[in-house]
Amino acid sequence: MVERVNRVALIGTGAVGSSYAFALLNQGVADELVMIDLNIDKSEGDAMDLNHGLAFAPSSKKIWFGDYNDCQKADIVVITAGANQKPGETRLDLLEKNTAVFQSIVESVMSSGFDGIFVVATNPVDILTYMTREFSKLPAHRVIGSGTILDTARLRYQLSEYFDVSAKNVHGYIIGEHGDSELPVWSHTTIGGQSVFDRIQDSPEKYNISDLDDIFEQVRDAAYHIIKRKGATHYGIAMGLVRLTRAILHNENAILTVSSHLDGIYGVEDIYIGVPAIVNRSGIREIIPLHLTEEENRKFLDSASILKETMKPVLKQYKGE
Ligand SMILES: NC(=O)C1=CN([C@@H]2O[C@H](COP(=O)(O)OP(=O)(O)OC[C@H]3O[C@@H](n4cnc5c(N)ncnc54)[C@H](O)[C@@H]3O)[C@@H](O)[C@H]2O)C=CC1
Ligand SMILES: CC(=O)C(=O)O
Repeated sequence: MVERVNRVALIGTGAVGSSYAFALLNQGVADELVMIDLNIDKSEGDAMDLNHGLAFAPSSKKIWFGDYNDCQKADIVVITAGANQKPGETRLDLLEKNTAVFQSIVESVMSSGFDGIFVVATNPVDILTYMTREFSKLPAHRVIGSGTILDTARLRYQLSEYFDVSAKNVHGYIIGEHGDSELPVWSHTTIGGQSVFDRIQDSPEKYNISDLDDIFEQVRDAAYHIIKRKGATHYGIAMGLVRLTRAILHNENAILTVSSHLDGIYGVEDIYIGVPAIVNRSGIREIIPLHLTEEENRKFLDSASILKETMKPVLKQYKGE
């Protein structure tokens, strides 16, 4: 039997892309990684550097600097190319310039004959995931945005610190826009199976319900705090993208809060937004329809309408709508 070779094509080898490549290699998730970027020297240098770590990697891999022709045989194309936020900028401020970058990237990938799954991380990720589907014309379940995977991981970390338990035993989701209008789903948040509200109520001497607001604020504003200090965030998202890559390549049926195409579910039409979804080798197998409280539902709909409103100018420009 011929063994299947898993190939990932990475477009954009800046802070996020190169951290992703490093994490992918260290975790031994893909067999082949081709790196593509406008900045040839940086990308070529990264490929050389990473190859020198192959002897220490869990299994032997092939890594090279390539071009769009290499996307033809890729199982996944991960896009982390484009501008990032400067201090004070929101993710939505990046829309116009990054949509133009995406048109040329996605069209070049499709011209190679690519027939796999797109994973998008560039901001504003929900709208650029939508535009990737527009430019590629691939079925919606094969175009996935990193959505709120990072925000969900930040929530689990913050709660693990607060309750002094492993982040692995904290379950909860951030849903909505990957950005300022996202929201926590407290009604479905559990610590070792116990609802977060019960946990607080059981130990009033240690915990206070109002602390949840501060915890969420830390999560929502994390990118601003990090960008102010070091100019970019990249390790957390890189590890989140590797988690998503593994879910796809290893056909895991893993539940992750990815940016998924909603068409009626959650009461919204034709939008990409972060919700829990089952991810496997075919892409997004199924979206989980969480039963939200009235307040959570209102916040989710607000977040969806902010995305819809923000994307109107690009839809007009690129789709003539
Ligand atoms: N979804 C998420 O949770 C996160 C998303 N991001 C986003 O990821 C994106 C990348 O951020 P960084 O890596 O920090 O930026 P960066 O500036 O370090 O890297 C961007 C790379 O894209 C390349 N590039 C630009 N146009 C290109 C084109 N047409 N074709 C090929 N390559 C091109 C540049 O040469 C550069 O190497 C930003 O939009 C940022 O906001 C960052 C962190 C988290
Ligand atoms: C930059 C960004 O999107 C984040 O760190 O959440």
